[in-house]
Amino acid sequence: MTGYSSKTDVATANGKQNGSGNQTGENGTKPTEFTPQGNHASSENNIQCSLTSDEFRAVNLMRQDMYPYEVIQEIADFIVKGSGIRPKIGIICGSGLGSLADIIQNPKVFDYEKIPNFPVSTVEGHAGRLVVGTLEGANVMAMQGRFHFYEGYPLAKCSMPVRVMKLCGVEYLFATNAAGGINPKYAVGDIMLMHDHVNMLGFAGNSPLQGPNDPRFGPRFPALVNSYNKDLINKAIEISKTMGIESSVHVGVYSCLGGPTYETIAELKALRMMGVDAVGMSTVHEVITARHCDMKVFAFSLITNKCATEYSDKKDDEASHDEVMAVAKNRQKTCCELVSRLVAEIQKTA
Ligand SMILES: O=P(O)(O)O[C@H]1O[C@H](CO)[C@@H](O)[C@H]1O
Ligand SMILES: Nc1nc2[nH]cnc2c(=O)[nH]1
Repeated sequence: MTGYSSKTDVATANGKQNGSGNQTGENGTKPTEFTPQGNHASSENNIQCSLTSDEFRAVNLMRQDMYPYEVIQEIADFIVKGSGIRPKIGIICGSGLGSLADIIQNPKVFDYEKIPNFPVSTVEGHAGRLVVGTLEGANVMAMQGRFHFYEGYPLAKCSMPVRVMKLCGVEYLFATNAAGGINPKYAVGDIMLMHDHVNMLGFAGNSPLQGPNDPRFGPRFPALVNSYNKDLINKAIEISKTMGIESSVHVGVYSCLGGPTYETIAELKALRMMGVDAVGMSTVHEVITARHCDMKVFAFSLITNKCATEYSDKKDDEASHDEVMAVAKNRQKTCCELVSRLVAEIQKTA
């Protein structure tokens, strides 16, 4: 996809929206006609506007942030009918943690492209498949690939699949992610059980719940204290002891930034001062959406890199997605075991 669609976008891209240059039109921009097929070029402004009508529709679809209840219900029906399963537990696989879905038995796999009204995954390490089946005797569905704000999706769209899970029958959300460790006690490969979050995108006025509220999902003003289920955290701690990994398992606070850039040292210092232990670019909006519709939430971060909070010339301080993926691959067995055992615990008490 190339180019952009509106005259406002054109002006912004040329840095001329404030009246410099030869402009006309009500907002000080030179109206530029959109031609759906082929390239439109204005030599005067050196504008290239090359969206085909299919691309134009694709951009609009990507930006779509309203999913009426009935549309979510249709997607849920498609999955429940197609799999013959009503899942109780929903799992979101973090970057490089797609193998959490590979341990599902009798899997029925849906490529995101084949699910009506579903977005597509665009990030390496997020395969873009929904896997429905059983794990430790429990009916589960897992997203092998989540949607991030930086991909261009509005937050409501990023977390729309959580509502799909809800209408499929899911009661428990397991959200996993790869994250940078800010707490100096955390080492690469450690696991942080999330017990709270700092919603930086929320601080900036963005929320997956923005817009009209549908009370069939939940209340207009949901409370978020106790969002992370204490019982599940305690169970996970007990499980980590039986696995012999308790020294590398922590309980901490996660923060989601918009990405796709990793943080500056000054930002990391600020986050640490705010009590943040690990930072990523996901999960928080999914948790908000899940709590809004009263799902029980368990979430953990795999610490894939250590975040520097002091200036240095060390190249090691620079995070990279390759490193994130490599660490996730190394630790996927441990993460799978933790998830399986926690599912087994839930199933025991069902
Ligand atoms: O949060 P998940 O999807 O695990 O992925 C994390 O890793 C990617 C950056 O390496 C970002 O997408 C960040 O959010
Ligand atoms: N924002 C952010 N996301 C990550 N995902 C994995 N590591 C990181 C990190 O250091 N920062």
